[in-house]
Amino acid sequence: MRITAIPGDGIGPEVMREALRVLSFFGGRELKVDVAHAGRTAHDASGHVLPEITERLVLDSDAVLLGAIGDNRPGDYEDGLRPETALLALRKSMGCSINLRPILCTAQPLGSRYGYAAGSDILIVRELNGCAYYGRPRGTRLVHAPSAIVPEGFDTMRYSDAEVRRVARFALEAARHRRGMVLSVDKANVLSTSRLWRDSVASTACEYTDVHLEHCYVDSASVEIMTRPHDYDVVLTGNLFGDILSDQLSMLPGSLGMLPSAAVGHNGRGLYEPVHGSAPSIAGLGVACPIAAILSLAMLLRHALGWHAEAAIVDAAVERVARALPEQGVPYGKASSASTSEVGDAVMAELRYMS
Ligand SMILES: NC(=O)C1=CN([C@@H]2O[C@H](COP(=O)(O)OP(=O)(O)OC[C@H]3O[C@@H](n4cnc5c(N)ncnc54)[C@H](O)[C@@H]3O)[C@@H](O)[C@H]2O)C=CC1
Ligand SMILES: CC(C)CC(=O)C(=O)O
Ligand SMILES: [Mg+2]
Repeated sequence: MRITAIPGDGIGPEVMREALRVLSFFGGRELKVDVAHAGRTAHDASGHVLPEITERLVLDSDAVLLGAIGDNRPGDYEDGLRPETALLALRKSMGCSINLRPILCTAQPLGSRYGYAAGSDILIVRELNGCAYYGRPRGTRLVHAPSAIVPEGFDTMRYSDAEVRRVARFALEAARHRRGMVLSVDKANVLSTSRLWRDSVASTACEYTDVHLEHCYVDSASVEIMTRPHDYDVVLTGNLFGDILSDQLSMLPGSLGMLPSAAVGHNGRGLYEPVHGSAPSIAGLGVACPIAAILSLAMLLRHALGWHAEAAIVDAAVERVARALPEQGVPYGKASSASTSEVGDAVMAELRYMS
């Protein structure tokens, strides 16, 4: 089995270090880990946000573990391609069209404001290879306004029936193994893409009479799920809405720094990464929460390697650590006032204790 680890930018390498420590706990097995670069870090070293060597390693591996990619400093990027385009390209080239973002609230969510969410368990199933993030044409251009020539930006939001059916089927299957409910989130009152989305989801669901399907507009869903998280099971949505909703719902367990994700492709290969980004303002301070990265590793162990027992141990170790974290004065994104390596040390100690 081969894993490619891409630490990336900002806090990416900091949280990756802790995830790889956890992986090394299960060392001594047939596992080869290559480290590769992408994003701003890769651009500064090689002139490309996605060097060819990284692409080759990724396509040769069974799974990819990624820290975060992105940078807010101005950069002289080739063809104007920002670091984030490396991540979009990786997701596309790996065929990772389905993004699983579990929002699992333990009995004691961090942050007392959202204590009511305790015990809720939502799985966001987000389409990942389409929508406005990939649609063409896109760009900026000069247009004639009444009294001047002015710049405008434009993107294309696009979904095909087949793309929607593929992710809908995945969500409906997932619901069968959970509590049997799917909420499909769109903006069908305004967008043509969403009207097609709703029709395609509804017609796919005809084959799943045992699953209860509801539809909701994204603006309303963002409030409904936050206020009644226990009423929801699988949340099915497109690329753009899923991106926004998952950051918002990270407040239910208490921190963006705790949310893992898995992007799965048709050939079983997957990209495992925290939901959060490179958090430039805290990069280098050693305060980033590594829990999302460690839980993403657990998803990799389970889904890519089939190491179910090991994944369960990592999940349990993290849960025990999260319960014990001090939560006073914790800012948005962070899980506690503990440092990155202190959280990593605590997870390693739990792993040793439980094994
Ligand atoms: N998958 C990826 O690689 C993603 C990359 N990005 C990129 O990351 C860069 C920063 O984007 P932002 O919008 O600021 O989102 P962000 O997720 O990096 O940060 C949002 C807020 O959460 C905090 N935060 C995030 N992760 C944290 C952690 N593990 N521990 C403690 N605090 C944490 C940050 O300090 C910030 O206050 C951008 O270049 C963006 O494009 C954004 C989201 C996903
Ligand atoms: C950085 C973007 C490419 C995507 C993003 O924010 C996400 O997938 O959560
Ligand atoms: Mg995002």
